[in-house]
Amino acid sequence: MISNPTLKNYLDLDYGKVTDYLVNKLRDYIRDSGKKGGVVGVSGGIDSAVTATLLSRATQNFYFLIMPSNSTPQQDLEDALHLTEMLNGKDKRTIISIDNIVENFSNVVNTRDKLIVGNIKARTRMILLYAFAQKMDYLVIGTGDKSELLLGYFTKYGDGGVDVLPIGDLFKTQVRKLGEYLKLPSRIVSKPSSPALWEGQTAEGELGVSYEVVDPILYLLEKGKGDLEITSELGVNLNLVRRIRTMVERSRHKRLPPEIFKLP
Ligand SMILES: Nc1ncnc2c1ncn2[C@@H]1O[C@H](COP(=O)(O)OP(=O)(O)OC[C@H]2O[C@@H]([n+]3cccc(C(=O)O)c3)[C@H](O)[C@@H]2O)[C@@H](O)[C@H]1O
Ligand SMILES: Nc1ncnc2c1ncn2[C@@H]1O[C@H](COP(=O)(O)OP(=O)(O)OP(=O)(O)O)[C@@H](O)[C@H]1O
Ligand SMILES: [Mg+2]
Repeated sequence: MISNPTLKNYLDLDYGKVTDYLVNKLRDYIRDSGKKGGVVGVSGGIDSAVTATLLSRATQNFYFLIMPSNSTPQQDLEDALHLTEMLNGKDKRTIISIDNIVENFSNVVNTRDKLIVGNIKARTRMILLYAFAQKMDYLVIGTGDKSELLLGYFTKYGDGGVDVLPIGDLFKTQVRKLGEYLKLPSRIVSKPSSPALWEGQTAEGELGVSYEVVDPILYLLEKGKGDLEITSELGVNLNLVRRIRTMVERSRHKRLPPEIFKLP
């Protein structure tokens, strides 16, 4: 938890204003792109629930893909179905089991490695989103939040392969608050984040730290503060701050287009 009261302010956004801003910005972005609407993958998790809600407010031309795999909890599938119905998207959604496609890829690669297969799942979803988007003349609307983007906690060209990131400047803890403000089902708002790329995976388990702790560290790192300063301001372990800084630095390549080797 954030012990320093001066830091609490960064979380205390006016979520009404944030909603209006993001909805208008998304509407403008789609219009300026010359595309007709947007498609988003809905997992049953908070990021896609918030993004889908914003999209449905920005335009009537929205489409949802629900793409369960063998590691998708049944509850997530039910939550995704419920959410898309809540957003009047019953006729604007397709449910695709990705297991056959993933199985084919994995067989060709001859691997059962859970990380490799997990990343194949994320990239399979990206391919399907782009195919549907192109068929409909829509954009692919990304769901990445600021915490995941800074930590590199996403699959490069998988869930990271999108056209625009409407909630990409909101930390995970803020996305949850926005979800609460938007009155999303409490089961989605309170659900622990998980990529669900393999059974039992949770984001905080894999990262080894909670978003309640990581977000303020990321916030101060972005403000240019040093490791010792962050440690004393937040009362957290120095090694943790160093580890988070390293994660941010090492994942820089995921946030940038591939480097082009300019000829001298
Ligand atoms: N310096 C560098 N310059 C350019 N490219 C570099 C590079 N270092 C690695 N790479 C490339 O990046 C690849 C590694 O990145 P990547 O393929 O993404 O794989 P990686 O980062 O190893 O795995 C993805 C991570 O994101 C998590 N994830 C995935 C999907 C969704 C979510 C979620 O929150 O829902 C989370 C997943 O659980 C896992 O921990 C390397 O194999 C290499 O090709
Ligand atoms: N079963 C699925 N069906 C459709 N899209 C999915 C599915 N699983 C993942 N995705 C897409 O990949 C994105 C990244 O997954 P991620 O787990 O980070 O987001 P989330 O589930 O929306 O929220 P959280 O990070 O809190 O779990 C999702 O937001 C969604 O767009
Ligand atoms: Mg998830």
